[in-house]
Amino acid sequence: MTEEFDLLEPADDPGDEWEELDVSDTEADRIARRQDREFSEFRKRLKDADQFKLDGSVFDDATLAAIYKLVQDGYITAFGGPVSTGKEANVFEAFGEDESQEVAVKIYRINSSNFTQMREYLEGDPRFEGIASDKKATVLAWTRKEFANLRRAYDAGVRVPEPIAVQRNALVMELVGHADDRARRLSEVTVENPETAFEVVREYMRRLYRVGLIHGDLSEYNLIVHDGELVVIDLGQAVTVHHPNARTFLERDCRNVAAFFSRQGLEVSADDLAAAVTEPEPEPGGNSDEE
Ligand SMILES: Nc1ncnc2c1ncn2[C@@H]1O[C@H](COP(=O)(O)OP(=O)(O)OP(=O)(O)O)[C@@H](O)[C@H]1O
Repeated sequence: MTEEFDLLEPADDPGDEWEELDVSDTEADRIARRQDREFSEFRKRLKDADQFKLDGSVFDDATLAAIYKLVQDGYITAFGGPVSTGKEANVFEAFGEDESQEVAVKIYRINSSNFTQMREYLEGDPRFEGIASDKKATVLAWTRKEFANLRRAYDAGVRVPEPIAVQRNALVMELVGHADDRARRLSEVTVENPETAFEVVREYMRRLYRVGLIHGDLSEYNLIVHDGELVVIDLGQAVTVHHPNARTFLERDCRNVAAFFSRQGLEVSADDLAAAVTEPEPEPGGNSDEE
């Protein structure tokens, strides 16, 4: 598999050099020129790489600079092929710190066609108040939002790809599955045990809700399956429960999930699911029926 990956050689981090050197203007200029040159070589290599020829618009210079920074910081050491070209983003597989760590790099396109929709989810989210309304600011906030949502979900015990790093419109996270053994969407597999799968999804929704999050686009298309495990993905649009449309998003998620599992033969309803998700957690030490 290694040969499928283009190894990247980041420039040495000049951090120590800055401290050791008597940084006269001339020396600083020299380092800056070297960095410019290295970045320009890196940019050329990425632009020439076959896997990035899919959609030239992804790799504007600022995006390349973001990838360059992720490489310099050691989060990406080699790029593999594309995993998906979605509506808003391209996902690539890559090596993380070393070849034993496979990561997914999700790169949002600044010229996203869903820009207006992104605004609807961002406006009303207290974490992103005051974000400028231009496309670039919106997409960058969206990328940070997905990272923050993944982190919050991960910490709450929901099985999501572990978030690793974010830089501008590029997000690095755990790759679920392997380059040669891709994880499949729930919609693409035969569900062996729908009862258990439904209970797992309901528990994930409940855990998300307890930490104040609603996925907002949950369905069999944003649940992937690998090694018998269900993993929730695509948390960019997830909103906090304070969002003015939080209830509408929750109800839609419940309708999608209930509809999918009804087609698998279960008797489940969106209303019951919403009630289970929003049910308050029992008070610690509170009375239970057995007592
Ligand atoms: N961490 C990951 N590990 C493995 N595969 C992933 C990961 N993240 C995304 N994918 C794959 O990439 C696809 C697209 O990812 P995602 O849904 O996050 O992006 P998107 O641009 O919103 O896509 P879409 O427009 O299809 O909704 C997923 O269906 C999945 O197959």
